[in-house]
Amino acid sequence: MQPATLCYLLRNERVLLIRKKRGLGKGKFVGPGGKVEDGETPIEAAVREVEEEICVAVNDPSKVGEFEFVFGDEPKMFVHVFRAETFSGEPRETVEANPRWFDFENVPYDEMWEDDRLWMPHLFSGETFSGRFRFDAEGDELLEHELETDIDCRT
Ligand SMILES: Nc1nc2c([nH]c(=O)n2[C@H]2C[C@H](O)[C@@H](COP(=O)(O)OP(=O)(O)OP(=O)(O)O)O2)c(=O)[nH]1
Repeated sequence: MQPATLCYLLRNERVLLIRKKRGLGKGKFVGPGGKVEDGETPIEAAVREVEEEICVAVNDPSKVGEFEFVFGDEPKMFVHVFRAETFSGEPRETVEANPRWFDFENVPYDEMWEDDRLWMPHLFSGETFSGRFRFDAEGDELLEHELETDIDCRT
């Protein structure tokens, strides 16, 4: 399965999301992230993607979750999820992403992947989690899900 990352920047009860301008999930609000490249660890990939997508340098992201996404019968992505409270630089728009802060209570779930509303509250409350999400073949509709919290996230 393709390894990938998501990295959520959190500050003052707000989360930084990007409007994704290209790639899988184009047009949706997601966390900064992307595929893990050959020779990279997931944490290195998470830091690189935040820098590339919104020009922010993240210090010490901590891993908080893991997701398996299946589209139809095809395992699609294995995603390592990180959170970061310390980072430097103002988020900037790039060719890949348009960044925006949201209060935890005002996250635009209607413009996000369907699974996000199931697990983001656990991210906000500081829990760890692991999920398996099966979408239809096009990735439009969530058909099945399993979600566990309080998992061991040591890498
Ligand atoms: N929040 C959220 N993110 C998801 C879901 N499914 C899914 O693949 N993602 C994320 C994981 C990855 O960060 C990204 C998919 O990677 P991608 O192939 O689009 O990455 P990218 O456009 O940055 O491409 P690249 O630069 O790595 O080549 O989407 C989901 O259901 N919810």
